[in-house]
Amino acid sequence: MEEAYVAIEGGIVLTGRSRAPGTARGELVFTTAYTGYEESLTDPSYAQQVLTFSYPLIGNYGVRDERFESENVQPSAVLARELTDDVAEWLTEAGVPALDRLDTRDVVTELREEGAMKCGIAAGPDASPEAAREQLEQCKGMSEHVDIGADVSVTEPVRHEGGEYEIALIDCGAKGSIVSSLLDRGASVTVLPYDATPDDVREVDPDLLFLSNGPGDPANFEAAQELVDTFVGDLPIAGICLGQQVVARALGGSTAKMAFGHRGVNQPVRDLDSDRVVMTTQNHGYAVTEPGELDVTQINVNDDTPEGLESDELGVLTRQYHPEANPGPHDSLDFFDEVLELAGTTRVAATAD
Ligand SMILES: NC(=O)CC[C@H](N)C(=O)O
Repeated sequence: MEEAYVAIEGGIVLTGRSRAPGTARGELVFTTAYTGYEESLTDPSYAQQVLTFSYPLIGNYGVRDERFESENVQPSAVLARELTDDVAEWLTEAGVPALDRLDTRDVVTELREEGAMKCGIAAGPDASPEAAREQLEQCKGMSEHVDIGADVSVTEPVRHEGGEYEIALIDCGAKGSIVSSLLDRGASVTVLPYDATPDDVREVDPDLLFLSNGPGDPANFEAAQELVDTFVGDLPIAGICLGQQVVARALGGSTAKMAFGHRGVNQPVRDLDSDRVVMTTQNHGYAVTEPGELDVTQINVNDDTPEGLESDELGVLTRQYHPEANPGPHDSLDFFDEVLELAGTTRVAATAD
């Protein structure tokens, strides 16, 4: 058996079995999702992170590219109790190191007690604990990846022809399901780079500006914040996850890093108006701490963090969780109906002029 090593801040080095060779580093995180590994592993929000699956068996229904949320495997490395050969082969081909036969309960307990940590990985024939430690030494903190958007965003506009409503989607690392959820409901979507300028948005002449999910610290997405600042009040604005964080920051709010984040497919969220609780998919390590000009309309049942922000007056609607699911429950898909309704208000206003 080829050994593999995970060096964690604080001096711990864990030993496992190499399932895909190589060295890597990143922020060590865990997801409690018990299904949807194909979607999680291709979610660009995981860039620069080492993803630990707390569910013990990963890969038991194969690897199908129609489930992928982007073209690449996005975490810098993968840890699990047991990975099937299918998944190990996929990660080997993708050049993403992977380890199994780890007690992932120890990893999760350590993260829950100590908070987010950096780690270094070495797997395969040349692996050694020293090589893992060297990776750890070179590992940057999440917020130090100041241009992380460049690693995950389109570089040119990409148009998806659909129905009558025009949506400009700022790609900070967008999951494919966000685009398809909008197209399915009768929108045309133009995906713009994470650093798009106000003129790039004007060229699309959208009915709504949509800020996507994405990796890293929302404070590093300054161009996207400027778009919100420029268009708020003139165009309706929607956002998911990093999108919510960017919108809140642009409108006088603030964000902060959480202890170890929310990652899973059964995070309970309460809607404050209806008092209804839904199960949601989540994947975030930062949270909105002050909503600025927006109202908090939904909160996390476990820790009261803001899950939905809205302003009728400004035409803003955001979610911290992932209504598009993939993986996870479909309980919140109606968010996209509300987004389309909001886009429709631009048309009504234009007709009335
Ligand atoms: N899924 C996301 O958009 C994640 C947002 C942000 N990178 C965070 O960790 O909080």
